[in-house]
Amino acid sequence: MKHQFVLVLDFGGQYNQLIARRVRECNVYCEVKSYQTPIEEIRALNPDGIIFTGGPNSVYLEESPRIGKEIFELGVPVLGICYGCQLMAHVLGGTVTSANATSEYGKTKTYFDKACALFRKLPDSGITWMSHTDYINELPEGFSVTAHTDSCPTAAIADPVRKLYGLQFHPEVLHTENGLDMLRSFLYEVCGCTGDWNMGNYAQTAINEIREKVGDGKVLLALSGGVDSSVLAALLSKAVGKQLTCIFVDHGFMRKNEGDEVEAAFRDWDVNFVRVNAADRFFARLDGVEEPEAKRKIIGEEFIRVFEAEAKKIGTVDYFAQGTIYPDVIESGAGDAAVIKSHHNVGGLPDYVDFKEIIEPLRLLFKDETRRLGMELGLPDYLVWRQPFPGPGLAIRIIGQITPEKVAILQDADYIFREEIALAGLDRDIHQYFAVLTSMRSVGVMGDGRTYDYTLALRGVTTTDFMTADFARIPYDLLAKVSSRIVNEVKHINRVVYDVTTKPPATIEWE
Ligand SMILES: Nc1ncnc2c1ncn2[C@@H]1O[C@H](COP(=O)(O)OP(=O)(O)OP(=O)(O)O)[C@@H](O)[C@H]1O
Ligand SMILES: O=c1[nH]c(=O)c2[nH+]cn([C@@H]3O[C@H](COP(=O)(O)O)[C@@H](O)[C@H]3O)c2[nH]1
Ligand SMILES: NC(=O)CC[C@H](N)C(=O)O
Ligand SMILES: [Mg+2]
Repeated sequence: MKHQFVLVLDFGGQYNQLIARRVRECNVYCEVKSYQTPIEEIRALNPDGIIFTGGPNSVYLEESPRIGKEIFELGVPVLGICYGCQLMAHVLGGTVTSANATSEYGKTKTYFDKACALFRKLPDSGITWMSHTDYINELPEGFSVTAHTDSCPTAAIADPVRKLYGLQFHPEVLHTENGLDMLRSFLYEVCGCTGDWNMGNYAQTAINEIREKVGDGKVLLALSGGVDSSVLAALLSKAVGKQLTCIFVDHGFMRKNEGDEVEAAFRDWDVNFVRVNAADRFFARLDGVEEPEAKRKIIGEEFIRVFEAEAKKIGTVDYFAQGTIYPDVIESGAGDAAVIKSHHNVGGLPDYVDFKEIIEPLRLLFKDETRRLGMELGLPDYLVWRQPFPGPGLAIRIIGQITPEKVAILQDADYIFREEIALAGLDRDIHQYFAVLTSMRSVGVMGDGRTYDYTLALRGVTTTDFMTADFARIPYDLLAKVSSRIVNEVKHINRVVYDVTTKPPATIEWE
């Protein structure tokens, strides 16, 4: 079945996938494509609506991303956001200028014209999220102003006859009160969408696409037992059945008992499952390596080499699948975004990979969307709601050099922390929690004697999308119990600290 479809054209903004995700939240199928997509291709896609994203540039500068006038002549409604709004005004004959007096960053009180389709259901004014210096100081013909703030006279514009709308603020971020309502009004009232898309459709569409691509070829899935790859295992097994082989790599940096637990969980599934014990080769390659990005790249490459070796045992395997989701992609520096860290499955992949194609059907989803898909596919709760565990495992939770001894220390300490969180019934409220071996040593006193041993850091965060996070307010008494148990039960740890930084400016993992 063909769904209604909204196209997001990407002008380099930070929140582009967030726009797509909000549209999908409104039950309208949506994809993001570059602003350079040729107009013939856009016409062929036959979208019900088009959204232009924000972007770091200024439309009046020669080198800024542009778009031809024809897009406004397709008869398809267009919503421009921030740079997208300015661009629409500029292309259609208005003027955009820069003025420090009108620059706005952050939460801004905004007054709405309730005659405008986007604001009809809203109060007269509300908070919106602004991030701009440029503003529209002359409107193109046919447009009128539909919102303003105390410093910006053109916070929203519209030409309802041509169904062209522009917002200077960002409706897609949660700081904009009623932002989702504005998007919904654009989709439902302006574009005429009816909300014919949901996770069930997504699963079915993905299954059909996978079948079509793979034919009777073989697929190898990198399966960690984590949420993303387990959801993908369910999806792929529905799509291609026994043409799928799941490979779980135990690289020696799993949590305590985890290798056996994953094996036990998947042995009972009706899929081909292989566990590879590869600790020796991972330890050998990481010997003496301290720098986090170097570690990540080595692990990313070693993973692939193990998968290639396993593929040879099966015969010709054309397709390699992994549970990459959107935050993995964006942090590894997708498009024009900065590299924060090379996730082993994206930026950490080696240049040469011995498979015809890598397939990543979850690449556009956020974590909570992946979980919804998992529920849709009937995955058991304990798999859908597992806390995420990074592919490189404890290797990026031991700062600097990794040794088998350090791994054992961290496994024991992390186990105690997780056990106590679960006993306190907090395992669903804290979205990710773990221990980090800092490799820093300090002086302590135990049994009247001096110790000089490792400091362990505990980290617990709350988040929905793992792109931003707050530190979890774990009760002091619980921290006291965990700390006391760890120092008493785990040799070589004499100090425990709790990490109280948010993301940003920190990240969730320490490396
Ligand atoms: N030990 C492993 N063995 C095989 N594949 C792995 C392993 N660790 C990670 N991968 C692959 O790398 C991908 C990305 O890892 P990531 O940790 O982000 O996802 P996940 O483990 O599936 O889910 P979660 O985020 O819940 O841990 C996985 O989806 C999987 O395809
Ligand atoms: O599979 C993965 N491979 C990686 O290389 C990787 N690095 C971070 N993470 C996980 O991503 C989320 C965000 O983590 P950061 O705030 O540390 O970037 C958190 O959930 C992290 O655990 C990874 N997952
Ligand atoms: N966030 C944006 O899209 C900013 C657009 C433009 N660079 C401005 O400062 O107004
Ligand atoms: Mg994982």
